[in-house]
Amino acid sequence: MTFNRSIKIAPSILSADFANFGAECEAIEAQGADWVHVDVMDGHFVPNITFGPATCAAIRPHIKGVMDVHLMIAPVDPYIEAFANAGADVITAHVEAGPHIHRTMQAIRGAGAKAGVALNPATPASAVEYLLDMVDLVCVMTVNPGFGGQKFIHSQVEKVRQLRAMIGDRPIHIEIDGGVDPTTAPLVANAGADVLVAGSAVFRGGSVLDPAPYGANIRSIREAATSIEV
Ligand SMILES: O=C(CO)[C@@H](O)[C@H](O)COP(=O)(O)O
Ligand SMILES: [Fe+2]
Repeated sequence: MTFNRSIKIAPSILSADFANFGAECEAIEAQGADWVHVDVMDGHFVPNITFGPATCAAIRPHIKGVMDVHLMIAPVDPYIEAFANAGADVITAHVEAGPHIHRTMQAIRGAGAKAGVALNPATPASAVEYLLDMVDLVCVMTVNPGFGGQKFIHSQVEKVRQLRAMIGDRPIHIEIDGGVDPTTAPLVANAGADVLVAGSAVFRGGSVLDPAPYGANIRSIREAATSIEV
């Protein structure tokens, strides 16, 4: 995985057909997805449960590009190696998930994956100030984590702007997660984000049997993010 600051669309399979993950991953990549975003939830750090490393390993052969694993679990450190072994390219852990996020980032890179750090909406940008020499991605949650289909929290746009200024020229992606659609994508792209996660706004209207709407949805988010000055 090389660093490239152009806009990347990362559909979240939280909005896919859970009985058909392999085919769904293939369909979204064929329809123009840049990364595949995989939401892991434990029913403890967030009030919802999804799946673990075994499911990630099972879908890995169905993803040609980047598998972007978002861990909404606490504790996180005991599971990093398992997700790296499952084939995650990027592993993102939450600042709020434990007291030793610096060690967590070291462990992710040590396991051979790119290190991502996520911030809940109430967590300030300054929480990652002393991590910038050891992360590859900062994920700004624009909803409270746990569920797809929630409303974008507009106060987070300013946080994205602050992070972009803090990051400067470092090769660090700013990822936006939650409520991304063609109306919110330009706000965060103009503030400095380059990876846009979208679940409901990508999967809406399509299926593995009729995947064309996935492509149209991805294109409208990308076009909105790249062509509109706000
Ligand atoms: O991590 C999460 C939710 O906790 C996300 O990745 C969601 O899956 C995004 O879904 P939409 O808001 O785009 O529907
Ligand atoms: Fe996510």
